[in-house]
Amino acid sequence: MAEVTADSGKGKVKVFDSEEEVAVGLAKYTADISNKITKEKSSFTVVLSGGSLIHSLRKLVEAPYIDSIEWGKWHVFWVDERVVPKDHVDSNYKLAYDGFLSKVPIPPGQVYAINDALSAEGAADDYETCLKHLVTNGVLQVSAKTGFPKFDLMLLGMGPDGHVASLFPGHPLVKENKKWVTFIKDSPKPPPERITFTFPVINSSAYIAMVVVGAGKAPAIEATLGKSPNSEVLPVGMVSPEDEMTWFFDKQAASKI
Ligand SMILES: O=C(O)[C@H](O)[C@@H](O)[C@H](O)[C@H](O)COP(=O)(O)O
Repeated sequence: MAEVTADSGKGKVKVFDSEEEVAVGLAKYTADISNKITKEKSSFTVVLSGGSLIHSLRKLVEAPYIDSIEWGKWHVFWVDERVVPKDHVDSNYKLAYDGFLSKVPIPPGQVYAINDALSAEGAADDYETCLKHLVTNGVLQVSAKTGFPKFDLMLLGMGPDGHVASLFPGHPLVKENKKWVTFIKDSPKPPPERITFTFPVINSSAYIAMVVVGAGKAPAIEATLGKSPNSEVLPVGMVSPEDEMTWFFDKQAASKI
């Protein structure tokens, strides 16, 4: 497998020959972090995005990775979710359940889907309250530096416009710095109503993997990690976790850096 790892100043950059190899690299990385954290703690808090990331996680539910992981300690969250019923084709929960969660023995009570009976605003408040309870009962830690929750690992994707979670370029939500979870009713990517973690929460996490494949995403990666980065910082360029950032690219996504 051809994998090149470099340090970009904005984190480790791993470039693979193909998406297939990205998926293998991501499985190895995720299993390694899971094993490191579950040796140290009784809970491992993992945040998923929607989109193509879930497909890229497919190797984690295959041998040898699936058998090496202490799934009973996993607690699973979403960095963003569309405000639709959980069985709707647009639901990030459904996407993750069908492609990943249904294949591994994570206790159902440790999978934190949104309350799909509520409005966008209500679902965001409800999710923030859920996170606060998990801080109180010790499942979720708080960053000593920021006071925001500190998730162990976020597995994120990026849109071709450089958005992450449901934080879109030029949208005021990018600047939200008080709430843990907020909502958007005018998302440029359909469907329009979503809830999303805010940047202070994203950036308080320990580890972030940013998984980006395909030529359509090369311009946003060039603008963020290229030799002369754009003066307009895209949301993806604002991602900066407390411990370690790792970028996973196929050759196409990395073709302009
Ligand atoms: O709910 C969502 O829309 C996602 O969570 C979103 O933030 C996604 O991760 C990016 O848009 C990348 O999606 P793709 O990898 O499918 O382009």
